[in-house]
Amino acid sequence: MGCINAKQVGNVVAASHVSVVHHNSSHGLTFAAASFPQKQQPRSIEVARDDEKSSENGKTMDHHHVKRSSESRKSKRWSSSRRRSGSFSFNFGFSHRIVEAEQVAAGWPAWLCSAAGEAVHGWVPLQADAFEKLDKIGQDTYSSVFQAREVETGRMVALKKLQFDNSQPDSIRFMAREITILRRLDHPNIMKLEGVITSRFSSTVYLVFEYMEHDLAGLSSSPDINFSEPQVKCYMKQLLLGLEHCHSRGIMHRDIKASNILVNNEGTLKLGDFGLANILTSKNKHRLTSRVVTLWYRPPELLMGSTSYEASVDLWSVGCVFAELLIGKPILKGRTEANLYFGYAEIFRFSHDRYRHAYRNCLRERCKDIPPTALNLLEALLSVEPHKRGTASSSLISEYFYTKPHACDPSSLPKYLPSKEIDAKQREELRRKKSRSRIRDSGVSRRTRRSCNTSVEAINFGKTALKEEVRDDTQFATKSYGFTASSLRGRDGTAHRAPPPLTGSSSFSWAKKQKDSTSTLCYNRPSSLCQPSDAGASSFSVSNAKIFELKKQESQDVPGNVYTASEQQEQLQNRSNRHNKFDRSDHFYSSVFQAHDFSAEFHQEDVIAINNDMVGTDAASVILVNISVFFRLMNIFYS
Ligand SMILES: Nc1ncnc2c1ncn2[C@@H]1O[C@H](COP(=O)(O)OP(=O)(O)OP(=O)(O)O)[C@@H](O)[C@H]1O
Repeated sequence: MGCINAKQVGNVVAASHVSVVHHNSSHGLTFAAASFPQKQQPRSIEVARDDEKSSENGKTMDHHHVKRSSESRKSKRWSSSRRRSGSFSFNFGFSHRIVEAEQVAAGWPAWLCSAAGEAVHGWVPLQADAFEKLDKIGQDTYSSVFQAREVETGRMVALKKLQFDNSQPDSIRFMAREITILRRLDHPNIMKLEGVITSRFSSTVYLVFEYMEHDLAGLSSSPDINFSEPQVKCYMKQLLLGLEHCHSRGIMHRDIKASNILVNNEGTLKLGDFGLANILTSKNKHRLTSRVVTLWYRPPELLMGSTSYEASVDLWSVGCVFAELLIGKPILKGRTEANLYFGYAEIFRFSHDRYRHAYRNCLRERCKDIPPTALNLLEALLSVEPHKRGTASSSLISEYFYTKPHACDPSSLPKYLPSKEIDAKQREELRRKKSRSRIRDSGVSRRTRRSCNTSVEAINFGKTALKEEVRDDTQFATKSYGFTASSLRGRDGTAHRAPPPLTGSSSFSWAKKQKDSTSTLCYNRPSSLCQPSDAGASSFSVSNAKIFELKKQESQDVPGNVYTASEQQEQLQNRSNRHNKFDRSDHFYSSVFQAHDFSAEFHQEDVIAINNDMVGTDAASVILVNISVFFRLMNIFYS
């Protein structure tokens, strides 16, 4: 832990040459940053400017910063006194190099200070040996989450290990964006970032959070848990309050899903995982990436490739979570975009005339058991037109929250056994194993499985070819909706690499390396190896007819991270060249999907389901239906 005896430099109007002496006791290092030439305009990135706004608004960003030792308390005083004075050395054009030197003296690694020093400004790093790592409690697209015990206090925490390439400044800045955004937020229903673990010699960064026993994916998919109406209201209220806070700070979450909504044993709900979040500014308003939000929770406008959207994307995702809580399973499940079109088509029955907005919402007909006030809110949140979704604030004053039975008090919620998405995945994996062995016994051939995967690849027509997509996104210029020949072409299978190991050596002896997540799926092989489907009709990876079953089924799919096959392939391909394509304003997605192991996403029982569902259905007509739905959605958005 760094102890800094530093001059109160923050509120000093810089002279042209400044001498600052730092002493870092824990590392026995005395650092003198003397006579650095003063730069009047420090390098700044967008997030830094946003932080300034926050600071100007009098918001203290890190008053919950963990108190670890006397050293850290000193440092805290140091940092908070700087903020009290309303200063941010970046604001005053203080020498960036001096600030960088201060941060290195405080114990931050130089690569972090030079690329994204703004993110950790005023903080000192926590030390890895202050925590004892316990179990892995989350493993996802670009990070691992561990339960850990704080050695000094015995308190449980969650450590989120961020994956990035510390030789690439842009990659570091993306990673740092999550920290910056988390520091801007301060609300009981938002996961509070308590500190960051790293050291001057480390290439690894861990975020420290309060430990939460459950996430909503784990709870809602648990076969033993059925939420009552007051419970659902209680969770929804807390979720909307947290979201209202985010949006009031100009932050779009862009990955709201049940597994990112954490709940502790006191019944407090906190919105977590701001890895895809972004700050909406006038600059980036029309240049956002559409490849955010996990597929099941993704609003139609993003599916259509919109690069100009607003916080209403989060409202759609909240609607999906709401439905999940009400009906006990995700409302829009699909492993491909094509699947989702079907899901939308189920909700919004498109009429066959050519008038604008010629669709109607069929939720009401399909959710007869849901109370009318809940249905009204659900219908609003799941509006195809973003402006009809309202806001988090307007949802909070909807009739739903004012009709009986009212939301229960969080403290009165039942105490559940720890339940997380990872537990749900394990349950599901067990179920699948059993099911697979049943299938083996019944003699289903491997060939069927392969043919399914091939078809998924071919049917993923919703986006243009990889290169086009990356170029378009990098330039933020055009929207592309690809029914082009190239988009239908098979993948060549080249450049599929597993995520590289983290560069440099970690100072955390207990930190495990990421597992190689090279996909085992067909589309990671040369396309010539992908045999055409015998079944012909097996065009989808999952039963379309079952997407929208509203009653809880025994065989639930695991909620959580579902990205389309094309996206996952894209992310794997992007790995090698993403840094060239990087655009710091919004292209975090390019580093997001790589570590995701999606090999488990195709299973033989799905194939069986497909074969059953598709009996008597011509594959070509299925494609036509999808194309039709796609164009109807386009008509709504762009007419
Ligand atoms: N503070 C916490 N306490 C307990 N568990 C947590 C905490 N934060 C995260 N988790 C668990 O780890 C899982 C993954 O966390 P998180 O979403 O932050 O990582 P991620 O890699 O960005 O995931 P994803 O890609 O799915 O969004 C969560 O679903 C949750 O179960």
